[in-house]
Amino acid sequence: MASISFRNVTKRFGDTVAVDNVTLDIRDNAFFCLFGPPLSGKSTILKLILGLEHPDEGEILIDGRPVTNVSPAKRNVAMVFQNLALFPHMTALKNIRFPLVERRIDPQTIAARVTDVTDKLHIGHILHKPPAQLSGGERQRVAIARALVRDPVAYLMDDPISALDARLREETRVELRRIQQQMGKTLVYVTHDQEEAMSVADSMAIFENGKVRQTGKPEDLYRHPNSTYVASMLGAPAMNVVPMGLASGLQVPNMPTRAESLGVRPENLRIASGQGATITEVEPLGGFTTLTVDLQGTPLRATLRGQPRFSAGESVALSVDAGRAHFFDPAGAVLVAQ
Ligand SMILES: Nc1ncnc2c1ncn2[C@@H]1O[C@H](COP(=O)(O)OP(=O)(O)OP(=O)(O)O)[C@@H](O)[C@H]1O
Repeated sequence: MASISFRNVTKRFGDTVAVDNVTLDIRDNAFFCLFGPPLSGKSTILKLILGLEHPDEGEILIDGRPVTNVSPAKRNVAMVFQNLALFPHMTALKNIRFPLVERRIDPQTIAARVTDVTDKLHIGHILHKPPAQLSGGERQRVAIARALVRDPVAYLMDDPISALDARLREETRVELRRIQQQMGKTLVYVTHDQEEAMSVADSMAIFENGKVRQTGKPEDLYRHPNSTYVASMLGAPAMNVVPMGLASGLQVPNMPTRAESLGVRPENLRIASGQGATITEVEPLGGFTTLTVDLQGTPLRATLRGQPRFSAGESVALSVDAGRAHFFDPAGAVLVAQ
């Protein structure tokens, strides 16, 4: 069990500031997602926790104790790397047993732990195969099993299921969530997939260029983004952000005078018969429908439940659900959410 904290941590590689003055608190037993675009510093954060990299400035604490001078082995954190790093000449079973054999754990304990973990991951039937004979999803599970079989203070996973197809990713993330809860361990999980982060995380940090832009529970970040950047990172389709010059077409009361732009989630954009905007596209997606609406040359997205009877070319009036407009200043920082 472990909480993990970063205190003003900076890590540079030459001229690149990979991690820029990051302060983070990951509580014990959390499923914590690091989320952001490529090269925003997420993997470097994991390597700093693991002890493979060292901060240039600041301090990292595990369970409240600084780990600057603690070797990776003594930190006792288990990692699943993006490239899985399975040993090709060993069977799945030997790969999974490896961290325990290396630590000279007694064979009975090894057998019990391997059975426990392989049952949880439903891979008991493939243990005799080497990695080359496994599917991508199976290899992924073997790599995850090899991390879970240890008894570390925390697990770190670097985009562990990005190589899987959409359905398998969805299944695996649900399982990971379940297993993390069963194990009762802190899991720090890197992803660049907002849906994955939103669905599994207790708490998350959103990164941009090595900086943490906002941390919190996914639903809080979704409802109360502190900036257009965070707003745009969560939700699909993304939040509509329109310049205030167009806001009068959305019938929003009490607009702050300092606002530069107004943000509306697609599910909070109301569409009714009337004038002011034109529907340009209708995408029926089964349970809901996505509409694209042209507001004076600016395309806005709206999601509606079911299959509403709107068609392309139709004139409509737009409005925003009461209390669901966001206002941003010229720098993109939130002013107030209504
Ligand atoms: N060992 C290294 N040497 C030099 N530069 C590095 C090294 N590791 C990371 N970087 C740089 O630090 C920055 C952050 O990289 P990092 O891998 O942490 O980002 P990331 O958000 O995990 O990206 P991805 O989602 O693509 O894995 C990048 O600009 C990267 O090129």
